[in-house]
Amino acid sequence: MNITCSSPGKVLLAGGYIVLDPQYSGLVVGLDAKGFATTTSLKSRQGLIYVRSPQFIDAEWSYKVDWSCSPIRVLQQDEDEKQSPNPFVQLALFYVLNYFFNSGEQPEEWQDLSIIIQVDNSYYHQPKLPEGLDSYPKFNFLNCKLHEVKKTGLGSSAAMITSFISSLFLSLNQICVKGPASEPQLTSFSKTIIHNLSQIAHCAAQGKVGSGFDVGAAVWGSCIYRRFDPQLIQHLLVDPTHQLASKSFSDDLRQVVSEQWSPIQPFTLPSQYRLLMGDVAGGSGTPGMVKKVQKWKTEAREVSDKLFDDLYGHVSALQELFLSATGSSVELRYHFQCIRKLLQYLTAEAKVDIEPEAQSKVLDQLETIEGVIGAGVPGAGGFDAQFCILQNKKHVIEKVTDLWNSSNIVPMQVGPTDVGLSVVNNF
Ligand SMILES: Nc1ncnc2c1ncn2[C@@H]1O[C@H](COP(=O)(O)OP(=O)(O)OP(=O)(O)O)[C@@H](O)[C@H]1O
Ligand SMILES: C[C@@](O)(CCOP(=O)(O)O)CC(=O)O
Repeated sequence: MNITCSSPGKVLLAGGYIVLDPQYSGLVVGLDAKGFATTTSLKSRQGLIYVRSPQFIDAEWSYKVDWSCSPIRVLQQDEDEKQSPNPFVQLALFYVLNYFFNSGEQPEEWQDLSIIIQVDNSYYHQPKLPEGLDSYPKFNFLNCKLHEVKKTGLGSSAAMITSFISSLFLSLNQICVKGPASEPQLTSFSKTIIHNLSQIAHCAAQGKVGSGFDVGAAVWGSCIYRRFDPQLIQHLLVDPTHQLASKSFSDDLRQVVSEQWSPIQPFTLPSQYRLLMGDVAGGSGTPGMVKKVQKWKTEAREVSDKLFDDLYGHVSALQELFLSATGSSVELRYHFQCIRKLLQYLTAEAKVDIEPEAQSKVLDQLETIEGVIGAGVPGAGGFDAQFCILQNKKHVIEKVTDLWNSSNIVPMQVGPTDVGLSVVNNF
């Protein structure tokens, strides 16, 4: 058996920071830069799982399943001590195995597994193109270790963990469900379970519960995303280095992940518009920025509540216009501009570089280009990227990319996709 799944990347066009509060939602666009995972069953039955990321040096991990513990344990095998731990992979295995199996003995249907992770080139800053090549090979080998790669902020861990969990989930489904092997398929129910397992594994691996919009995009693609209640999963977040002892863990896990946690509304970016992403390559520290904004929010409750409500007024107006696909470019422009002004105000009040001056300078010029609908810093903002929504016309696209090139901003080879988590046939 051999099953490949793919997940899109993400850009939070509007709703950064407020989307951390479930009373607000964010406007998320799924991107056609994808993460892929392929699970293959092996003939051996030693309770072993081998994971590889061939784009990187030393990116191989082996695990041994300890069925006797409750919850079941996934132990990294590390004879030559060359493998640095990968909590995102290890916890993905932990949660999916504890969803499918109860502790005790190795299931008679168990087959050892090999899982390969591959991620599109757009997620990583690529080295200089070798002479004679006009494009990189797919899943270009980066000749560095995983932790050394420079990322472009498209949500690689969310796309990786979601495609990984989905490929593993569908494979175990096939192994466990007796009878003739059926074509793996993602039903609405299985997507919900995979989404929830991916959110829990991602939060446990990150050691924090963000809004989860990146995993939301990895499953649903472009959507109006509303955060789930973090209290739902707190008791299920485990530390991979500490063995939890709980007889009811698997039952608790199955019960929590079998529910729809929050309303998610998929949408399609109207075809008359184009989304362009510019790589500023400055990087930004999202967790630190979030902490500073949340500190300001507690210290300036009245001002911040009004600011967040005003922001959400424009974000939800944009959501309605995109959902109904009826919005005029004048209305869209107005709301995008208001969101920028409010983010500039938040930048000044919270003293966090959400829209730094260097970014504002270019964004202001973008907004003067005939045909540009909206521009801004996505997600937490900072120095790593810009987005631009524009009319899907060649001369407008050229004007935007010319301005970015002249401002040392690299137009990214990435665009919106409506397709979320998928099974990839003939990969
Ligand atoms: N291709 C991969 N193969 C295996 N593990 C990966 C891969 N990409 C990410 N991970 C795991 O996820 C962890 C966090 O990854 P990363 O820092 O790229 O997340 P991120 O915040 O989603 O990045 P970005 O949004 O900038 O793409 C890594 O340290 C690694 O453990
Ligand atoms: C600031 C925040 O709202 C968005 C972060 O987006 P990004 O990681 O900068 O793409 C944090 C979150 O939603 O988890």
